[in-house]
Amino acid sequence: MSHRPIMLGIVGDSAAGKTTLTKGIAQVLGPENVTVICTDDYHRYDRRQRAEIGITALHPDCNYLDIMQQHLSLLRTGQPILKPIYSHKTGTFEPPQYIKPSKFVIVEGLLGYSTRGARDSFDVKVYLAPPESLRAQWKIKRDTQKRGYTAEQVKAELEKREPDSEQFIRPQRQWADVVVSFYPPSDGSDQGNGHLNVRLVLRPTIPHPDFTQILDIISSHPHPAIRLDLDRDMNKPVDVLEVDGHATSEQVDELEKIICNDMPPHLSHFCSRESNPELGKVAGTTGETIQSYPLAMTQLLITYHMLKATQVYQSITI
Ligand SMILES: Nc1ncnc2c1ncn2[C@@H]1O[C@H](COP(=O)(O)OP(=O)(O)OP(=O)(O)O)[C@@H](O)[C@H]1O
Ligand SMILES: O=C(CO)[C@H](O)[C@H](O)COP(=O)(O)O
Repeated sequence: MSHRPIMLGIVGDSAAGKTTLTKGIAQVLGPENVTVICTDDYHRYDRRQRAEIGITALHPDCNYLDIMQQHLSLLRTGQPILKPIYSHKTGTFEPPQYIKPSKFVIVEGLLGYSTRGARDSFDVKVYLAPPESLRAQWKIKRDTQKRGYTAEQVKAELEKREPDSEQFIRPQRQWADVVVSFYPPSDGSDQGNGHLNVRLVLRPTIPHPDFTQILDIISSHPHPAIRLDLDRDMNKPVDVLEVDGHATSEQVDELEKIICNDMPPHLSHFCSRESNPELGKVAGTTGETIQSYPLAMTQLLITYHMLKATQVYQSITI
C-alpha cells in the first residue's frame, strides 16, 4: 500500500474563490496534515515584465507549466520540491521555498488542468465557475483591498484578460470532477455574500455520496432549498446539487448526514459542521465574517472525496 499524499486540484479564473474554498477544507483536514500550493508561483514573468511584454498571467506562455507539472508529479509521489515564490504584494519573485508534502496537498491556481501530466497528478479535481459578473465584483474588491490596484485598473485588466480567460482558463472546466458555482438568488434576497446559493455539477468521474436520498426529504416541499437534478454539462450527463443560501440549519443537517454517513467511523470526526466551525466562513462585503451553508456543504463534499481517496490509496491514520 502506497503512502503518497492525496492531491486535490482547485482551478478557476482569478478571484473565482479558490483560496476561500481551500481555507475551510484545510481547516477540516487539520493544517498540519495539509500542504497548500498556489500555482501563481510558477509565473514566468514578474508584474513589470508582463506589462512590458503585453502578456497576461493567464497565458500558458506566461507560466513555467513544465516545471509546475514536474513538481506536481514529485509531490504526488511524496517527494520534496524547491518551489518558486511569486509575491502579489510586490509583483516580484522571492527566494524559493523547500516544501515536503503533507498527507494532503491542495493545489490551487489558474492553469492546473492545462496539461495532461498536471491533470493526472490529482485524485480530485474541482473547477470554480461563478458568474462572470460576480467574479468581477470579487476581483475588484479583493485587488483594491489586498493587492494595491484601483478599481479602474482591475476593470481594465479584466477586459484585457478576457480573450485568455476564454481560450485557456474556462475550457479547463471539462476536466473537473466537481464544478462549483456560487450565484446570487434570482429574487434579489442576497443581503451579503453569505446568502449566495451554490450549484454543484457532479460528474460521474468519481463516486459521489448517494444524494438521491435527498429527494425523499425535499419532495414534500413546494420550494426546496436543497435540490438534486439531472442535467447536461459540456454536453455530458451530470447530476446537479443545489443548496440555497437561505437553507436552514436543519435542512443542511440532512445533507451533512448523507455525506458523513458514508464515511468510515475512524474518519467521521472530520465530517461535521459542529466540530469544524471554520467551514463556510467567508469575508462579507464590509469585511465581516459570514457563515455560508452553501460554502460549508461544498467544502464538506470535497473533504469527503479527499478522505475517500485515502481509503483507496492509503492506509492512513490521522
Ligand atoms: N463562496 C464565496 N462567497 C462569497 N464571497 C466569496 C466566495 N468566494 C470568494 N469570495 C470573495 O471573492 C474574493 C476572491 O476570492 P479568493 O481570494 O478566494 O479567489 P481566488 O480564486 O483564490 O483568487 P486568485 O486566484 O486571484 O488569487 C474573496 O476575497 C471573497 O471576498
Ligand atoms: O490572476 C491572478 C491570480 O491570482 C493574478 O492577477 C496573477 O497571479 C498576477 O498577479 P498580480 O495581479 O499580483 O500581478
